[in-house]
Amino acid sequence: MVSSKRKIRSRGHVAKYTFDDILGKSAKIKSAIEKARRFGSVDATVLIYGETGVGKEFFAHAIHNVSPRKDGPFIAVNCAAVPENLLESELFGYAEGAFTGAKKGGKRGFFEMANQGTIFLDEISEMSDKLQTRLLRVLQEYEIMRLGDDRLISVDVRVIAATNSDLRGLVEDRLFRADLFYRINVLTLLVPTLRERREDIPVLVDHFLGVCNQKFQKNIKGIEPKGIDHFYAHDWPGNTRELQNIMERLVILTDDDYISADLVAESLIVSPIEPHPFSSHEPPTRIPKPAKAPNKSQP
Ligand SMILES: Nc1ncnc2c1ncn2[C@@H]1O[C@H](COP(=O)(O)OP(=O)(O)OP(=O)(O)O)[C@@H](O)[C@H]1O
Repeated sequence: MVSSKRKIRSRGHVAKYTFDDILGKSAKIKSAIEKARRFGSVDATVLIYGETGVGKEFFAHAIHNVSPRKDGPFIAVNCAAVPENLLESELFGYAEGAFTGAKKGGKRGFFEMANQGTIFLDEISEMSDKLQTRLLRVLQEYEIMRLGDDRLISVDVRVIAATNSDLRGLVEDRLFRADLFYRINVLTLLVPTLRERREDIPVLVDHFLGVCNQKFQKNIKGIEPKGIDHFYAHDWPGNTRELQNIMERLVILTDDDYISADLVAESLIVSPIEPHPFSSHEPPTRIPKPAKAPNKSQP
């Protein structure tokens, strides 16, 4: 089960995951699932908060899949993964001749491609001020204009956004548009961290063990009990993704029936998480701080 989010868009424009794929029996994850299910039936913008690797994209897929738009496209865009000028043309498309090398006949952007479906804007805090302004217009008018074009095109799209930043704090620091924040901060969901729901660790371990056994053609039966203790004691800054990566490493390195506690301890200490290639834990700095009267400009 490898997330497709490192690509600009989801493969095939289909939301693969449902609420059944979101594992865990803890009260925290159950309450997040229950809340997210309710969002399925309401056709409003959703903002998903949560640390890196908690499963925000999983939740976005699942919400789309219980919504009336479930037979429509699901387009996932990682706003931090693409340079600003490219992101603009990817999101809004372009007209023929819009720039050197623009395709004959122009190109549809993700908003047009997501028509009658859902667009998932991951790491929305990384959007430039200019793109935030354009997004606000889409959310107000449900119309887009391709780059280099002067025609408005109507789009019927539901936006689900996600962030691992404190968006309200970024607004206070004038690093995110207040008007956009209030427009998207309607239905909010906080996905709990793994350390807040440690009781879910065994079910996740079993799941990833099965996946990795299959992937690497092994038949490992489990982890020594002391190894599970190490898992419980760990802080999991990379959350479920970190657990997934560590299970992969443990399965690769184990040739016995059981993964040894020492190997678990070593894996957790030596290299606890894979670097997150596109997320920055630094506050975004590329949106200039206005001298006065911030966030008042009209889109
Ligand atoms: N509750 C869960 N049950 C099963 N797998 C999960 C769960 N939560 C996360 N995962 C796994 O963790 C990986 C990361 O999930 P996802 O990409 O949805 O996290 P994210 O919060 O969107 O991360 P980021 O903030 O880095 O974009 C997924 O590939 C998935 O395998």
